[in-house]
Amino acid sequence: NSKLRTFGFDIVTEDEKTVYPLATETQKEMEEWLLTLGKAIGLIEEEDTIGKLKELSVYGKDYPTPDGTGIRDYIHIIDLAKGHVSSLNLVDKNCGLQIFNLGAGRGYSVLEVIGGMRKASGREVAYKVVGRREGDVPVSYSDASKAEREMGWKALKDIEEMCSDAWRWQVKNPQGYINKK
Ligand SMILES: O=c1ccn([C@@H]2O[C@H](COP(=O)(O)OP(=O)(O)O[C@H]3O[C@H](CO)[C@@H](O)[C@H](O)[C@H]3O)[C@@H](O)[C@H]2O)c(=O)[nH]1
Repeated sequence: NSKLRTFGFDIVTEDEKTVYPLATETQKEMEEWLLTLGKAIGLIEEEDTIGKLKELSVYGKDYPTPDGTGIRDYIHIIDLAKGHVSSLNLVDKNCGLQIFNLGAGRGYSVLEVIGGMRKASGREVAYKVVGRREGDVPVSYSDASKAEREMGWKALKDIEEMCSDAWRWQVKNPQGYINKK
């Protein structure tokens, strides 16, 4: 899709056997991807992220949502991993091509996530409301009922646990994924 691939390129493995297409809709998104990718493969040094940012930018508080900020379907990484295991069990039963949404099935606003992180860290989370980010939709959450019906999978962990586990991981790994001595 040429529209989707406005900003895109292919990542080819060393043996040139596998090609991963990487595409985004905006240049900003592409820059974020490249930064993440660069850090993951060790090309770019991961910075100590705790305490570096003066404040978080909240992208818009004038959306048609209860507190005016964007709503997204956040999911705990453990729930997501279990969802993948459930899907592999289904593959073992020769289920053919199946598509499942793996999500909490509900949304949390940006301010709810900030509140969750404040509670988890015991610190104030400084933020400033700025303009809307181009391309953002007000609300996005999944209908994961098919996964529950057909794989018996359901996201169990709430925002409190997502934030406390994310915070603990961040404190233990201030350099991100790269394990420096
Ligand atoms: O510094 C920030 C970062 C994000 N947000 C808001 O937080 C929410 C979540 O943002 P983000 O984590 O960027 O997720 P999405 O907007 O849901 O987009 C991600 O998830 C989509 C669905 O998987 C993908 O299409 C996108 O590429 C990917 O960036 C949105 O309301 C943003 O406006 C802020 O207010 N400040």
